[in-house]
Amino acid sequence: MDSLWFSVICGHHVSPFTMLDFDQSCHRKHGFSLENKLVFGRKPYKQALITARVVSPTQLAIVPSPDKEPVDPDQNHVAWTSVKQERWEGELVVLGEIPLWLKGTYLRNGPGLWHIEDYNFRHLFDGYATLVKLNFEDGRLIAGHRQIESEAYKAAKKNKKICFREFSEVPKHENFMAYVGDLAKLFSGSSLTDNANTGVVKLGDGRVVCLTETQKGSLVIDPNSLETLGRFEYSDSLGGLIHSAHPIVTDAEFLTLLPDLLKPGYLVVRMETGTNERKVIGRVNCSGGPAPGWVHSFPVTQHYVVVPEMPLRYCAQNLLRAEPTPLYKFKWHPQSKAFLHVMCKASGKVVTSVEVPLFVTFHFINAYEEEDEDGRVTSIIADCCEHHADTSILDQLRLKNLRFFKGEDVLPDARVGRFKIPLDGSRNGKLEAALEADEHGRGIDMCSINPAYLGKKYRYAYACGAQRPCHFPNTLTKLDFVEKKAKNWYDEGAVPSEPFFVARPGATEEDDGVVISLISEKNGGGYALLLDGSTFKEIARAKLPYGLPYGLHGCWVPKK
Ligand SMILES: CC(=O)/C=C/C=C(C)/C=C/C1=C(C)CCCC1(C)C
Ligand SMILES: CC(/C=C/C=O)=C\C=C\C=O
Ligand SMILES: [Fe+2]
Repeated sequence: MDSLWFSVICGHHVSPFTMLDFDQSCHRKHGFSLENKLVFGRKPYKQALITARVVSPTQLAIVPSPDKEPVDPDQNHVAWTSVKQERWEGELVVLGEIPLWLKGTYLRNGPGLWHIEDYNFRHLFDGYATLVKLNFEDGRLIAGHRQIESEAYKAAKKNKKICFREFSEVPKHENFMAYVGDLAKLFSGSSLTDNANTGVVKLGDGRVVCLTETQKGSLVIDPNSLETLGRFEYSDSLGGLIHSAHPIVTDAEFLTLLPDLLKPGYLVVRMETGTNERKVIGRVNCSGGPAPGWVHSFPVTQHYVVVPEMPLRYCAQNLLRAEPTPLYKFKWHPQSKAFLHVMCKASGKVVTSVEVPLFVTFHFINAYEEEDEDGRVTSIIADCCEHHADTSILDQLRLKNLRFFKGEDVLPDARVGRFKIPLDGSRNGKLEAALEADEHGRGIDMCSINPAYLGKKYRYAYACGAQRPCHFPNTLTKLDFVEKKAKNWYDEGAVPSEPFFVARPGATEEDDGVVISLISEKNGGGYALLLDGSTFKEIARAKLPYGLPYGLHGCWVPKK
């Protein structure tokens, strides 16, 4: 097929399409076949941008398009293409060897469907959740995927349009009164999405919950069938509409942060395993700015919760807007400064709040306490995937940018940002790279660690790095914070998802285990990949029947 993209006005939509999308959408609406359109597609418009106005099923007029960027369909990577079908399950042929001790299910969540009918969503984070499973037993691998049946997804399918406020998408209003009504619903939270497309966690009692940044988007799923079982109802009366997308989950508890947009601050809350009731550990008031900083994630040590206050803050005005702003629901406030607050888990007291250099992060990796020779905690180290205080990564995650890779090196640099928070009453904390960023190609995000080292001094982390030139993290990298070295895995044109570490039962070494990732290939294919946690060499791979869209975060559900 020619390298040709169209901006198409068919009376029912105005949006950029590949020939294939164009064909599918027009076929549904108007009953055309692709051959009809190739008549004009072969004209010398290759690589050019055109608008085709569909006058009648057989008559096509072409006019130059005013503002759409040309995109090469060869670059239409499966990672950024909506999942092919609602669900699939089957056994995969394994090349290499799956360790026999690996018994259980790896689950991965992510936004895998980015259109409703002919309307294409704008941002990676807008997509309706696609859950993927890899079930390992006796060296065999059964895989599957299924759409999460959130209210937002069901309503969009039924009404053939977006019905709830997503990360960047807002339902289109028929008239001004409908817009005003929607604003009222925003305050009650009823217009917010429950599209649980960010992560998935296994609670200590075995329940498996898919999560996003809205509290209502906490949905219980069955890890075997991937069926959506219903909403996870928080039984307390803490209220609030949003929370951190990444709670800290152990067998004993679920810890999270509830940002308070009215009186800028955060509630640190704890839900004991087996309950649905969150209880307040304590409250942190913001040290700067008109609103709390975005808390996509946060770290803990053994005794403390670290509450980050990024200068990228929630923004009430932007929440109300119908059209996305460059920073979506957030605003960059460099003058408001950046802070880290440390709360004692046992007492709920804020033991220190320090100003730190400006930073931007989605993901904290881990944190731990440093002690003096008498065993007194002197400081806290907190590591994150840090984007050099540059918010442009949010824009880079727009689908338009992800779907357009012309070989230029456009991925903004990132590093492992290591914060040092003194507990001696000093007012400032430090931020430095934990290792030379060139070790991982100056790209870093989507991290995991050995969960036994949560909150403790640790040596290794696994993440996605960069082999440049690239426009998205395209390697798997194992970071060694002692040697300050990285081991990198790369497959040309492939988009790997978060490397997820699973420890070997009984292991004594931190990196004794496997690393699981799902790879979306440039030829449209995809495979599950297993690397050895220690050598970081491939031990097994298994081809999927078709490539899957990119996914975000995963969890491990061991076989009972
Ligand atoms: C997929 C991912 O990593 C993040 C998703 C974030 C979402 C869905 C955020 C949604 C929000 C709203 C719909 C309104 C309130 C603010 C905010 C939490 C950003
Ligand atoms: C995929 C991503 C960042 C990549 C940057 O290099 C962030 C995802 C955040 C949500 O979970
Ligand atoms: Fe995340």
